[in-house]
Amino acid sequence: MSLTRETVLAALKTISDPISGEDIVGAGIMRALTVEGAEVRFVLEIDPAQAEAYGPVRDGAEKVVSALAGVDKVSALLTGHAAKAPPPDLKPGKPAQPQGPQKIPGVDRIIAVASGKGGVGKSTVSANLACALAAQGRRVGLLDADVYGPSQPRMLGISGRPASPDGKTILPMRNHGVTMMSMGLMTNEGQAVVWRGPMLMGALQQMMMQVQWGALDVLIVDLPPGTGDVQMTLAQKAEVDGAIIVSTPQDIALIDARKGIDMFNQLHVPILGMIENMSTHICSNCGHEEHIFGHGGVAAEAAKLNVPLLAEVPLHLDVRLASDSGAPIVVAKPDSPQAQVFHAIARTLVDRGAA
Ligand SMILES: Nc1ncnc2c1ncn2[C@@H]1O[C@H](COP(=O)(O)OP(=O)(O)OP(=O)(O)O)[C@@H](O)[C@H]1O
Repeated sequence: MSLTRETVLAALKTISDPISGEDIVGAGIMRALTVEGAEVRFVLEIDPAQAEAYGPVRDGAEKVVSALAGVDKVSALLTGHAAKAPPPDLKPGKPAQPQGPQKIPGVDRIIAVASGKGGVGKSTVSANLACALAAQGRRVGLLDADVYGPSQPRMLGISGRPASPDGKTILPMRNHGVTMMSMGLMTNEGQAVVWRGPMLMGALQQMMMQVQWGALDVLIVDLPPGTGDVQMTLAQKAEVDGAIIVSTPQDIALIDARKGIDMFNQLHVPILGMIENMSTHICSNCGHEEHIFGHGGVAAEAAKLNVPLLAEVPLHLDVRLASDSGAPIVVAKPDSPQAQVFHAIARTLVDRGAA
């Protein structure tokens, strides 16, 4: 059997990060993993002040990978963080400068996850995709921009208020290897967010630009359903590299998904692909498969619109139970077929250079 990236990552996950206590992949310090034939190379990016503590970590990581079948040569390097970008100058009263889309400091790519219709599983897909990318060694952020119904704190098992040590910038929260910020962390639980357009756009801009995201390979943005102010603001204020459209197979969801694709086309945001969620129902008792909402509707629509179909995610009780308990299925049952679908999407995006 030839050596795979997954085998190497699984071995590396047995090594702990002495600072965070997570494994070194989940802690987000693994960089630039390459597996070429029998040769494996990777970098551990660390705080230079902690270099001494990481010497044994590097040696341990090198050792577990060397012990894998099919490995001839391992090269593991320690590098220091790049210095953090200074916080943006956000003096109150400074008039807003009209500007085009900007890069979020430290963030390499932005992927928007959108749906035309509510409740089709956009947040579930965003959370699982973020965790799957983190498990594959990417530095991932998740911005819950679903300001009307933020659900990422629950899905990622994060609670409490984000700190703002200087009163200007906000420190994001982190779990399952994903750096996360959500309006749900700024409001009281159960409190409805009743905001009008301009306030809403201000809140989104603040979550993008004032949060200290750190260095990220990709920021996933979980958008509210539909084609409204938040979607427009995101595309106008930030350089969005691509959008993923989630839909269930029914016609009614597909009509709205089409509107979403049309909106991103108008905003010049490339469509990375569509995902059919709740595609096939798999009975958790007997494994019987049935198509509750029909099946294949999204594949047909994607073909018609000439966009890739990234995956068909089954409707399975475990997916909901995992999200409700704060550890998405990719984390709770990483080897389940449901989790594997999300891993496959993550791999496709990494292979395409999109994440
Ligand atoms: N593949 C799936 N299998 C089982 N349950 C699922 C699946 N996808 C989503 N769900 C469940 O369906 C519900 C709605 O999903 P989710 O909150 O992700 O949708 P959404 O599109 O983000 O909704 P909103 O309109 O609130 O933004 C949740 O309870 C979630 O756990």
